[in-house]
Amino acid sequence: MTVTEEVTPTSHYERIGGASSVKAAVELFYDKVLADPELAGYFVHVDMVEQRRHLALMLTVVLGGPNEYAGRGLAEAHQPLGIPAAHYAKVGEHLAATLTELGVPADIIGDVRTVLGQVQDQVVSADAGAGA
Ligand code: HEM
Repeated sequence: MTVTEEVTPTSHYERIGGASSVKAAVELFYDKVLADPELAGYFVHVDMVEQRRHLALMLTVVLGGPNEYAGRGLAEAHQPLGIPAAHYAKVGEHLAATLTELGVPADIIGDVRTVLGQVQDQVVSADAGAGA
């Protein structure tokens, strides 16, 4: 083992099994988000491939995996959608429930919640009101 390997913490993304585990989580997360009548509407005009891509990118980013996404920034992509804080929180709960169901360790889920808190201001619309 090299010094680098000793001091470089394994990312959550690697700990849960990398891309194949993220793919499995995406399937479950996708079902939950689209089955939620308050959230499904955001994705009506987004095609299936793009929806899954969105969820995979979102999961990878919050799990500290490689950020291979080279598109628009989070704020640019989400501010026009007018997402209120309440809807953001619901997506976060679906994500936490997905990871719990898949047996992801609690410390990882705790860190996912922390990241969700950190990027909230970029995704939630400043003018979406208190969020109903
Ligand atoms: C941490 C939270 C989130 C992350 C990291 C994230 C990430 C992303 C990324 C990378 C894209 C692609 C942007 C592009 O292709 O230009 C995207 C698009 C999108 N996101 Fe999110 N997202 C998050 C939360 C949400 C929430 C809470 C909703 C809805 C309630 C949402 C709905 C959408 C929709 C509808 C699009 C497509 C927008 C379009 O094509 O114009 N996202 N998101």
